Amino acid sequence: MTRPKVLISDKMDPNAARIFEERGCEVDVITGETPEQLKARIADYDGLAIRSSTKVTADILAGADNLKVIGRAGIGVDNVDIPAASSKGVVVMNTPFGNSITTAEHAIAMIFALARQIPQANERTQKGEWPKNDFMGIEVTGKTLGLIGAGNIGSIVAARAQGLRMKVIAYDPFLTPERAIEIGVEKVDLDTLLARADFITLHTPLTEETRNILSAENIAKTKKGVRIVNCARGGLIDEAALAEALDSGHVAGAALDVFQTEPAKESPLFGKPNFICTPHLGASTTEAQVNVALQVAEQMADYLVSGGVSNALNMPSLSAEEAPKLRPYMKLAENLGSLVGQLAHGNLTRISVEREGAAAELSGKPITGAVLAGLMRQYSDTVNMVNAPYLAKERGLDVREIRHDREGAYNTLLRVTVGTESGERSVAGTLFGTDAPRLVEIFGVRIEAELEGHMLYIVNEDAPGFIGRIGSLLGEAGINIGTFHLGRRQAGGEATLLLSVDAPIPPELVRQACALQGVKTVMPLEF
Ligand SMILES: NC(=O)c1ccc[n+]([C@@H]2O[C@H](COP(=O)([O-])OP(=O)(O)OC[C@H]3O[C@@H](n4cnc5c(N)ncnc54)[C@H](O)[C@@H]3O)[C@@H](O)[C@H]2O)c1
Ligand SMILES: O=C(O)[C@H](O)COP(=O)(O)O
Repeated sequence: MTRPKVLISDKMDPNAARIFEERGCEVDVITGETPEQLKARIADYDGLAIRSSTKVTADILAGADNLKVIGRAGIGVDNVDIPAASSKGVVVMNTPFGNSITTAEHAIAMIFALARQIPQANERTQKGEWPKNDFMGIEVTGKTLGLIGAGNIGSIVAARAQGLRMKVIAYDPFLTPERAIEIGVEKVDLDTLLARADFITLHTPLTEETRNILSAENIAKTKKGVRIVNCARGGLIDEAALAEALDSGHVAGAALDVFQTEPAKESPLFGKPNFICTPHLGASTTEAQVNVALQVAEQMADYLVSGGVSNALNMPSLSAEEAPKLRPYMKLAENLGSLVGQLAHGNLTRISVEREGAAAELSGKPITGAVLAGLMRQYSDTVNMVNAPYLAKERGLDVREIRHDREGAYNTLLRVTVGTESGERSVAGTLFGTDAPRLVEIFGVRIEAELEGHMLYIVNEDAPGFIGRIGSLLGEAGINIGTFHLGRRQAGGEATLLLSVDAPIPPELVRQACALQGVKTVMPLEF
């Protein structure tokens, strides 16, 4: 078996490369390349491990023909074009907790640095000035800290600030009242936070809602003498407006770890006496870097080697224990999707995937993803279970997942039903033993077959002599029949025939089969 190849394209703790190798991956560490160099190289790799420096754009992904997973050793994935990765079928995963404590500590360090002007005092002291009378600080005890965003990092900042005897208030529309009580913060609206906070610290991702959340207008609503910290994302603060507010003295101090444009080589904030900054160092501690490197390598290797999915942003999680149980179902699901896609005439408007028996105990999303991948493989060579749900959505397909508790005739069953212009059509399949996928029903007719290779589906009038005629036709064309499956609803009605054959059926032979007496449908199938 060829070993999956992984590229580490940002500076990362060496534990990442070690774990990849131990888990059976080949690994190259090539950092500091231009986008053009990465684009030229990326086609060779199954996995790409990054931090925030590598920008994974749609242009780079266009050439990433073997790429299966992008792993972010850290939290923010705004440097990855996730929609482009999804439509390419690439899983994007991050390590959502590995650097949270470290980043929260950086925010607290910034609060103290602002309160006591440590960087400025340090610089002038080392110049030999001994400026003892120029740096009157403030205590943080008893001050109000306003958190904008009270997720993982925000809540750790809250806990540390409470230890410093600060009063913590939080604006976060997704913070439940119960969680606010649990982390000991007062949930407030944004205007209240702006009006009351002595220190404001930002801990949200950059989204359309949070971009410029500290705009000129909102900065004007803050308490005079407020101090502002941003260790989350550049773009949350209007930097020009902040510079003006620092000049006017409305904002007493600001500390930024992140900038609208990074690397920040120039900024309206640079050089202001009440402004301090660090070059995106929030996650830069030995501990955090070991954590995220180990975690990203474990997660990516899990996916590449055993199909386990954790912390993915564009597909549901799947444990490494569940992945082997799901594998035979994925094959069955993909085959059923492919069968129904090949057989259904007209535009599909909806599809449902039902799970019954043992299948009902498994995660539905990967199974549905595999059905959709099988269904859409006719339209796209690059479709897989990751991008299939996105492609289905783009096509306006209504997708439903149904889980039945009932006991059926089979220990385990998947049923796929599509809605077409001519009504609903359904196919079903099971597993023989624990891992052999079998079709058991096709459009209401019971028929047992393995879906594999070249096949021929025929519906004909159930009358004597037909099997001989189709056998002769294939024999005369030199096409050997592998397996032969028959089903019917009732004697003398319609019969369904499913043959596996050793060679593709040419269009001419399909025409000849259609012309045979009693034939209603002939469809060559490929699996
Ligand atoms: N400086 C660094 O090196 C560094 C390191 C780690 C993380 N980060 C960044 O810190 C940020 C926070 O990380 P996290 O792990 O706490 O994320 P998280 O997802 O756990 O928390 C984000 C919080 O923001 C809240 N939120 C979302 N939209 C909001 C809005 N419009 N207004 C107010 N709150 C809103 C969410 O409800 C959530 O509680 C991320 O952007 C991450 O990339 C930076
Ligand atoms: O989102 C994150 O995890 C931080 O921004 C850390 O980024 P870095 O890995 O480039 O230090």
